[in-house]
Amino acid sequence: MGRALVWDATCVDSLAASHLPSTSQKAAAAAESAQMLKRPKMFLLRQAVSNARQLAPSVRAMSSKGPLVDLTVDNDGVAIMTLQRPPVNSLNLDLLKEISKSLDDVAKNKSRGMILTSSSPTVFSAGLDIMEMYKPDMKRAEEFWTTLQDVWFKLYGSSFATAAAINGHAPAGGCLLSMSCEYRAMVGGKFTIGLNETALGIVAPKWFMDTMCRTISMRQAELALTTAKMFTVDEALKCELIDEIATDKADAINKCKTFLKKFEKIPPLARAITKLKMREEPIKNLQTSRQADVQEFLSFLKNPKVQQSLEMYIQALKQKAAK
Ligand SMILES: CCCCC/C=C\C/C=C\CC/C=C/CC(=O)SCCNC(=O)CCNC(=O)[C@H](O)C(C)(C)COP(=O)(O)OP(=O)(O)OC[C@H]1O[C@@H](n2cnc3c(N)ncnc32)[C@H](O)[C@@H]1OP(=O)(O)O
Repeated sequence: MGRALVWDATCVDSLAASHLPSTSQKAAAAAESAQMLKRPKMFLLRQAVSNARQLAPSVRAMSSKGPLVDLTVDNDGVAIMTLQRPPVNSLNLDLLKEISKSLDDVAKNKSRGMILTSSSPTVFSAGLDIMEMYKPDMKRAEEFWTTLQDVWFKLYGSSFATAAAINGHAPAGGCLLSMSCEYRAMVGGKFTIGLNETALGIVAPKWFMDTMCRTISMRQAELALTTAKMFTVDEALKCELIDEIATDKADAINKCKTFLKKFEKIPPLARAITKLKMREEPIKNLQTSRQADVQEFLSFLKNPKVQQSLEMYIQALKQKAAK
């Protein structure tokens, strides 16, 4: 209906003087070099489109409210992802699947950035749901771990900007989620944050450790990981596990928004590529060892000593909750 089918075509004169040396070495070399020359133009075009999208009216319909994750976009075009699996947002397979899907939605909708938070007034996330690891069905455990890996790839390696408004405790997997974001504002008070796996008789996977080593100093990370250190909010600020202390959840979200605003004048593609290059190494490491990591997790679950540790930990949690 009068629409151009081809909008940008280049006919290369492969016998032109400038192309003769390469064409005589390799068939179609002229076309290849013309294509290379076109790339910067396409890059700039894509960037212009992306910039235009970023400035488009900010209230967009996004994925419907899921029961375990609430995803909304505010008037500034910032996506707010709220974990809402009471009582403690422990990360079971269903919650991980919803987080994974929501991260896809944020990526598709080209939001200005995303803030991760929790609907609980006292817990950001209690980390992995221990019941997924205690006497598990192995098929489900495999899906569980693969989905957790997916969530980390999508969050740690997101091209959109991310921040965590940590409005409560963030042990283990909860700490991992927040460290996978680019910025952390945590509500002050009696909350704690850290990778406490060794206290449960388990070992944080290498990619959890890598994420921590790229957030706080290697020295602090080694001490924290081996001693199962749960940082108070003040301690977390001191060693830069968090970036700011907030007075309440609204303040934490505002602080995250202020951080995201810093990118308003930065071309999104340059920002995204820089972030991904900075994070490339741990991402590549897990990509190459992904299957081995799943197998390690599964064999770890089959270890009777690990199951015994988990059982004791669950008992202790239940006793504490009953008091
Ligand atoms: C040896 C060989 C090694 C080879 C290594 C190879 C591979 C590595 C493989 C695996 C690594 C696995 C990594 C795991 C990372 C994790 O995330 S493990 C989870 C760690 N999480 C925790 O330790 C947090 C435990 N919870 C708490 O500390 C507190 O609940 C809280 C978060 C501080 C909140 O306290 P609050 O007082 O508000 O709540 P309650 O404690 O009363 O809890 C309410 C309710 O919720 C249950 N619950 C709490 N946490 C979890 C959880 N993580 N999973 C499941 N259920 C949880 C709690 O039991 C209560 O239940 P109820 O009694 O039924 O009400």
